[in-house]
Amino acid sequence: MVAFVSFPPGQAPWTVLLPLKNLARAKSRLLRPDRGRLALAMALDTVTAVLTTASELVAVVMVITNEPAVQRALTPAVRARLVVLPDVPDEGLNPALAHGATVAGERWPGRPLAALSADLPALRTQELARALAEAGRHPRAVLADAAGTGTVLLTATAGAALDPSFGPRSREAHRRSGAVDITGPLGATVPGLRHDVDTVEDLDRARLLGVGSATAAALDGATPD
Ligand SMILES: Nc1nc2c(ncn2[C@@H]2O[C@H](COP(=O)(O)OP(=O)(O)OP(=O)(O)O)[C@@H](O)[C@H]2O)c(=O)[nH]1
Ligand SMILES: C=C(OP(=O)(O)O)C(=O)O
Repeated sequence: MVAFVSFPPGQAPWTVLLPLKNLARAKSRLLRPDRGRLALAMALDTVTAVLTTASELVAVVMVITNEPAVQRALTPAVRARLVVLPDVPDEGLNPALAHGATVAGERWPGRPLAALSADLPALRTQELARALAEAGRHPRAVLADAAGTGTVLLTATAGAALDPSFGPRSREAHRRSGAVDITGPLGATVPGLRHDVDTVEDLDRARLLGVGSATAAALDGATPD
């Protein structure tokens, strides 16, 4: 079920695309035995932060995944407020996002699109709001991860194609394909948004920033390393 909200004319609330890999394959660089459980917990915290973002900014949240545990992990209240789209291509992150962008464009034409990593356990609602406000000023925009080479947020407005090129050095790839780099103006003000978690070191840094309740619970329940 999708929650439809009406917005004043002239406002352009976002469709947020959140890709999530199958948990058995997810977070291969996170060298912990519980990495699948953590990947799901981090995705739940990312979803919670996105759903808490003011409804004048985010209209639709679409999780693109083939992972069956996602449906089970979402409470009915949360499930009612987002769309889970099967990752039909099942060919990797960029095809999953391109598929999500196509479906979102058909279902909700004219809405700006934001592709966000689902491994942002320290994401704060206000950070996403700030980033979307800045991104909305450009046809396409990219926000770099904390390392400075990757991408945590890629956006497309005004009918522009999302054209995702995630992967190694994706910040540069997105800039080369015309996305405006909004990392400069925002940079230091959105640390949780920029801290995607791939490794145990990333996880430690996210914990210092403060992770959401699902990730905190998963870590609390974990056997010490
Ligand atoms: N739907 C979907 N999402 C993906 C796919 N590959 C990666 N993602 C998601 O894209 C986001 C960024 O992915 P990566 O940082 O590369 O994470 P990962 O693939 O889980 O981790 P590694 O195995 O370490 O590369 C995360 O939210 C992933 O769950 C895919 O093939 N399909
Ligand atoms: C997929 C990306 O990141 P990661 O380093 O998290 O795999 C990316 O930054 O494009």
